[in-house]
Amino acid sequence: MIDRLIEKIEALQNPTVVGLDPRLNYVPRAIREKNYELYGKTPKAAAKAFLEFNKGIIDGIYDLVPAVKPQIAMYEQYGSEGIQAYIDTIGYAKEKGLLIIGDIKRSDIASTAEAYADGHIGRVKVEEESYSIYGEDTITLNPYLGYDSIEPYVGHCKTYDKGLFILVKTSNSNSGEIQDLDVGGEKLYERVGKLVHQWGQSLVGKRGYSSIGAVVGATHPHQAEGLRSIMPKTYFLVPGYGAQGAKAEDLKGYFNRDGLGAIINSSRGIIAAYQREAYQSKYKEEEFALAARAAVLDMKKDLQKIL
Ligand SMILES: O=C(O)c1cc(=O)[nH]c(=O)n1[C@@H]1O[C@H](COP(=O)(O)O)[C@@H](O)[C@H]1O
Repeated sequence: MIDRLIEKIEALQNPTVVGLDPRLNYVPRAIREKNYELYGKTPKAAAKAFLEFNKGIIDGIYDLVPAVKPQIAMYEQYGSEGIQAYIDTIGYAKEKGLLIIGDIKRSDIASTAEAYADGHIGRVKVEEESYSIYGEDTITLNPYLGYDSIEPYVGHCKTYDKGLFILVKTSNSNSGEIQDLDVGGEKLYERVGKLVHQWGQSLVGKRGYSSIGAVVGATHPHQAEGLRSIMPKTYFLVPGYGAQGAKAEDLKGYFNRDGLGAIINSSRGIIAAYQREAYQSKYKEEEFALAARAAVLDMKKDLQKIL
């Protein structure tokens, strides 16, 4: 998987990931109203509105970025229709050639992890038939339960050419409460980083990077620099640019000298760009996809300053 990601990053000269984290207040009024008329003010209407909104965003950005990252919580909260919108969003993005990072942050004992792995990055069996259900290329996982909880996914990565991004140092303000604890002279997140690096050794691709990557928040540049040296060939998924305050200048230490090693996510900053002051005067609400495109191009330019 990692080689496919790197190939796309290089072809587009862009390490940006667009986070598809829709909320009703980001969806333009016309799309909301249309779906309320069809389905009432129901979870189904919200889910249908999300799908229509996402398709517009994807049309606006698919030729500029290597991947999108739908966050499953935004969809799941609306029940089965929401989940269907998640699945349909993935299907549409894949048709447009985008790689999919399913932000599902799962964690459970091995027998349960197998079910998650089958559903998201493998195949589910019904008697002699088997089906791909969600079809993400890579997913996010929480490592708190240890390697036996991760192993089922690693097997699927090998079988189905998929990848993982495992939480190492998260972007939120309380991340240090547990992740920065001292564990025998090092921080817990450093220990986890070493483990993720080790777990990735069996999935190293042609370019020397592993399909098992790490989530390292953009809001911790100092810690990221340390992690970069502990795990030089682990790809970082870096959320926190834009809406959470991180800037391009903070991100230099996340990349390797080859200009690879990190993909930077922005969700609200792109999909709701038409509501941002910088774009409001140039784009009307119905031009939300053009505003998202402009925000991606601006982010690309911003990141090129440090690459
Ligand atoms: O795994 C993630 O993607 C993630 C990890 C982390 O440490 N911090 C973090 O913000 N995220 C996700 O990244 C996205 C950030 O969204 P914005 O702040 O709107 O760009 C959300 O989908 C979060 O769930």
